[in-house]
Amino acid sequence: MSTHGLQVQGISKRYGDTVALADMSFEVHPGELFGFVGSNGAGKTTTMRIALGVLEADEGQVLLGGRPVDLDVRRRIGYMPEERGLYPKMKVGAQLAYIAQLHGLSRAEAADAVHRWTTRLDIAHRVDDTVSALSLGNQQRVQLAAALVHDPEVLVLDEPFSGLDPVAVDVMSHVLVEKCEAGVPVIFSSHQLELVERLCHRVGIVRAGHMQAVGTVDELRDRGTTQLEVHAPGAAPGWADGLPGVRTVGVRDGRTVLELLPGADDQAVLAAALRTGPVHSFAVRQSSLTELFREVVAA
Ligand SMILES: Nc1ncnc2c1ncn2[C@@H]1O[C@H](COP(=O)(O)OP(=O)(O)OP(=O)(O)O)[C@@H](O)[C@H]1O
Repeated sequence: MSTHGLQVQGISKRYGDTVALADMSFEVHPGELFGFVGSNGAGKTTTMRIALGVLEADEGQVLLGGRPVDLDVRRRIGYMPEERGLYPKMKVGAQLAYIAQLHGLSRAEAADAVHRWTTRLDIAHRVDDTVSALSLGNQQRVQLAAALVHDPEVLVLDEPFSGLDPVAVDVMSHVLVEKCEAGVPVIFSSHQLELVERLCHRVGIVRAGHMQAVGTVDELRDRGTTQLEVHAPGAAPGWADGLPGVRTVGVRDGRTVLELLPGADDQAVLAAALRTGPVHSFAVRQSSLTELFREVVAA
């Protein structure tokens, strides 16, 4: 497991006439935190369910540690489903212990793991409550504990951050970072793109069931347009018109905002700006993941 991580290879899935996945491929390496993003209905949950082995692909395969996902491999995955899969009337502690034992832990190991994770996730004082008595955010902490109690070799989390308060977001983030630092491949889907940008080593942007762009946020930036903000007070409107690969987006606070296509020469822009008079500032504006996402899904 440790050398290969998770490999999704050309999976396709249809529901009747609906194409949920079309040749979806990517890898999550050991020790990597991978953010899985895409519009509603893009195919994230379907991919994760197939990776876990609860749903079958029409084509393609998913490997964990170089092995196809069978029952034995499935037991080594920590999964947090989007629809949340807890028994509402069962007590938190008993439920977690039950899940741990289902994954092969002894009763004593399960009790240890439940104590460790409920303490870590700050829900130890709720172990004797039923799940339904907990707030949604605390139910989510229980759900994360359920994904972790058997010390999985890979973590697959479907929207683990949705609906969490900022403190719970921090707790969840720390746990995921800790797991990936311990060498576990971690993949999670999210619509909270600032969080994905902050946490993840690499990001995959899914569009219509296909991996449209994948890489570090910097790599994704290199594929897209660059924005430049130029403060040249003496420049007349339209001063950058005609420069190859350059488009004027607008003027903001007296500064001209330009968009440069990949390969456009920023030094030619600077030279053109200097021909208009003094240049007080000339700065590249880095696109956020949210902006990159919009570019990719609109392409
Ligand atoms: N059981 C099902 N029956 C029919 N269509 C389905 C089923 N499950 C998913 N789909 C369709 O497959 C496509 C992918 O859905 P999926 O839930 O994987 O998207 P998602 O990226 O997780 O979306 P979201 O961000 O809204 O959770 C959608 O068009 C969806 O309607």
